[in-house]
Amino acid sequence: MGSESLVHVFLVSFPGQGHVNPLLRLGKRLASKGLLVTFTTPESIGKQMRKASGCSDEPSPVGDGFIRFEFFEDGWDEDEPRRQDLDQYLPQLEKVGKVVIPQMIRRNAERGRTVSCLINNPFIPWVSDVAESLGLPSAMLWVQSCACFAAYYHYYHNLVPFPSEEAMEIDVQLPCMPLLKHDEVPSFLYPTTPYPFLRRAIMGQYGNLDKPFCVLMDTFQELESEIIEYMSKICPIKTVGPLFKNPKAPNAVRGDFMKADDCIGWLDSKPPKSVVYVSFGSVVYLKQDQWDEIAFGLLNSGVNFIWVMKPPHKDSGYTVLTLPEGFLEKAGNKGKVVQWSPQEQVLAHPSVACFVTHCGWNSTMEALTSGMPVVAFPQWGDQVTDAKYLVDVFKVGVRMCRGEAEDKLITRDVVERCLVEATVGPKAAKMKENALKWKATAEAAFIEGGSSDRNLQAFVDEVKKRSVGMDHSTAGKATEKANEIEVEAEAVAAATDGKED
Ligand SMILES: O=c1ccn([C@@H]2O[C@H](COP(=O)(O)OP(=O)(O)O)[C@@H](O)[C@H]2O)c(=O)[nH]1
Ligand SMILES: O=C(/C=C/c1ccccc1)O[C@@H]1O[C@H](CO)[C@@H](O)[C@H](O)[C@H]1O
Repeated sequence: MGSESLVHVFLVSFPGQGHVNPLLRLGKRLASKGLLVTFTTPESIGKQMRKASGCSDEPSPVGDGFIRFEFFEDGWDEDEPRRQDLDQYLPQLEKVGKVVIPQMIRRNAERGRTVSCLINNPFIPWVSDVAESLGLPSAMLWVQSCACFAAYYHYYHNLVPFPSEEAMEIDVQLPCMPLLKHDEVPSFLYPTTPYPFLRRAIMGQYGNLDKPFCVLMDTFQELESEIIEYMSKICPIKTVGPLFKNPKAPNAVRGDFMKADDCIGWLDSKPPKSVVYVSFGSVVYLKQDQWDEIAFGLLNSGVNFIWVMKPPHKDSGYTVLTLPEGFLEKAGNKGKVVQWSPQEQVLAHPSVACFVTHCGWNSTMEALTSGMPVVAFPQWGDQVTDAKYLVDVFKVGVRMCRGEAEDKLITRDVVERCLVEATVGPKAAKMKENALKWKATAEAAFIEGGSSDRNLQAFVDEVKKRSVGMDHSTAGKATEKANEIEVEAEAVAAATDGKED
């Protein structure tokens, strides 16, 4: 069957690696169940994805369906530095996205690929408005834990007290969740967060929660059973994780922004469970003095290690981190420093003993699903909550720090102690045992007939059912709306021409 006769879903992603990965993984899952999937995000990232991962606008077969990429211009010059400032970039994306996404949908309909459903991830809540204005069904993929989803929900609706300027250090008790210390609450909710624009974006999603007919989540029933059950009574949640495992689709379609350095051959040369993998994800940058302490902690512990040292974006304002003098020589063949790693393969490698992680939700799910114990080094956002769960609830981790708000230098001795604790002795063995249990439970969730697979199938069936109702007149309505939006946008642009930068 050609791709054009398939039901078509249109995925719109916030341009961050931790958002593209889960949405693209969802896209591959949907494609493997027989849908045509178009994945879009701004061209500035599309350019990187094309170069690093070979993403193409031609449909690639995935299982019974297809996936293709179609990027959009965000209205700014190629090298616009304001893209690194989300306070400015998020409103720009919304302004442009509300015009260009309907245009893309109309063009697709004209080419015989009528869109039946729009799916977005958080930080770009206006996609639900676009869907509503076009009369299209929509869904949202929540890319963090259900625990964090619940925390934001209770904050948005003011259901329990959260840390505030008057009472900064209060603990937070949410239903069906362990007590969160003040610094274990997603840090975008602290009154002092340096990222208030991300709190606004997430709150925008909660303001729009009545629009998607389904909230998909990259978690699984058995991992967060009580809170999932609780929140499912309030929102139309479907857990579909871990999304990074896709039994039916090869890994060929990827969305990395940077090509991964090869380190698998090096890992092959190391004994089983002898390597510590260190990565702080795609966004977190530590300070130089902290970097130095980690470097000495790694050397002093004597472990083998792979350390991801990604270069900062030239407009990010971060200075390039350096390694202490003579570090690489001292580490010799015990250490490998890379700019970007093939993380899924690294976590699945038998030589890797543990993962020093910033606890982003993707890294958290990947670690749990790979049976990999962690050393938790959270910084902000959901990471501080994920660290709490990894250590105290899932019992697969040692805590190395409490987050950037604490503003505390973690010394080389603490680094060394945590590395030893996570790799040798009875505590390490117990954490590995627990991690392997989570791996087995995750596998049972995503294989055919498992809880996540059933939810995903039910979602696909619902999209197909709704698409049958979407006859030519509905598609025509979407086209008409897109035309109206375009005309309005042109009028606004003409009226404001020259008045804005
Ligand atoms: O060297 C690296 C570091 C990270 N990742 C991937 O980048 C994503 C990072 O997402 P996460 O939510 O963990 O953190 P974020 O980067 O969003 O802070 C995960 O899927 C990782 O597998 C990777 O492939 N190679
Ligand atoms: O991708 C981001 C945030 C990007 C950002 C923040 C501040 C300034 C510029 C860009 O967040 C990651 O999202 C993941 C999924 O929600 C989450 O699990 C990670 O912890 C975040 O780092």
